Amino acid sequence: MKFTKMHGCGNDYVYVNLFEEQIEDAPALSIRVADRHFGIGGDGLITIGPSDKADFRMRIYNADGSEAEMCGNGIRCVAKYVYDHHLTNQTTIRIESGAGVKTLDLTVENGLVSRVCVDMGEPILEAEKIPVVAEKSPVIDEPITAGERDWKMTCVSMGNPHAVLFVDDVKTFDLDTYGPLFEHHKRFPNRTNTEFVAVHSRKEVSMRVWERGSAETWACGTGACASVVACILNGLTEDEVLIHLRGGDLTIRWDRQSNHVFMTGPATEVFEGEFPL
Ligand SMILES: N[C@H](CCC[C@H](N)C(=O)O)C(=O)O
Repeated sequence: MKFTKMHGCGNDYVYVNLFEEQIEDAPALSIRVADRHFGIGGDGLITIGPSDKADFRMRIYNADGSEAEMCGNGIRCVAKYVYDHHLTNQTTIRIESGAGVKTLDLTVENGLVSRVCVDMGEPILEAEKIPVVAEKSPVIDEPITAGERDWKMTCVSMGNPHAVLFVDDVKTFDLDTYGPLFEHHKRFPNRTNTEFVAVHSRKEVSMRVWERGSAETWACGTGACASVVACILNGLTEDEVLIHLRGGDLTIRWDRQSNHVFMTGPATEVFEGEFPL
């Protein structure tokens, strides 16, 4: 099977073009290809195929084989793939995801996509739609106990669930201990992605993320959107924020007129290869 290895801010996936390849069991294949010792290595598998609702359809599978509704870094890479590999010559494209159809604007330099702006749609704040078990809805700066510690969290869905917590220093934060405790916390019926955010100013933050189904990743596009929405809901930043992730930077803007969140960032193709099925 031919594949393309791509990443968005270091959040790396194995991409398979379903116009050319056939996949029998995507969850099982995701577990195999994601393995960084016995496989290709990555945070999971993303497939690119036809859609009857948009120009293309993307599906994303985490490293544990679970399918997610949406992937922000992934959809930027899908856009780069379809333009650079001549599946389209348009610089505004629509991609169907598990979180609905998203519209993307491509920046092309020397004939290749360098940056992508994604209209990520509206953030979802109702507790039962995250889903999260909570007394109040929306869940903004609400208590949760994990690892015998009391925390305050803000929950946002971008089609997939996110719990956002504020910490003083992301570099020294013990993500390996607390990430899994939130991912599998009983208050998240579908598990959750968890973002730990340090606010530097009203325009700049840093974030590390423990992803549902993939452990720590070096960036999370939907998580970056959820983090900025949480910052704004808590009165900590303006509507447009530069967010520093382990693998790079994203610019996130929550347009309050349209209530849509816009994410702008890079997309990179690393190599192509063949994988034995
Ligand atoms: N682990 C996520 C899917 C990948 C999201 C992330 N990589 C992004 O860039 O948005 C979930 O299970 O909801």
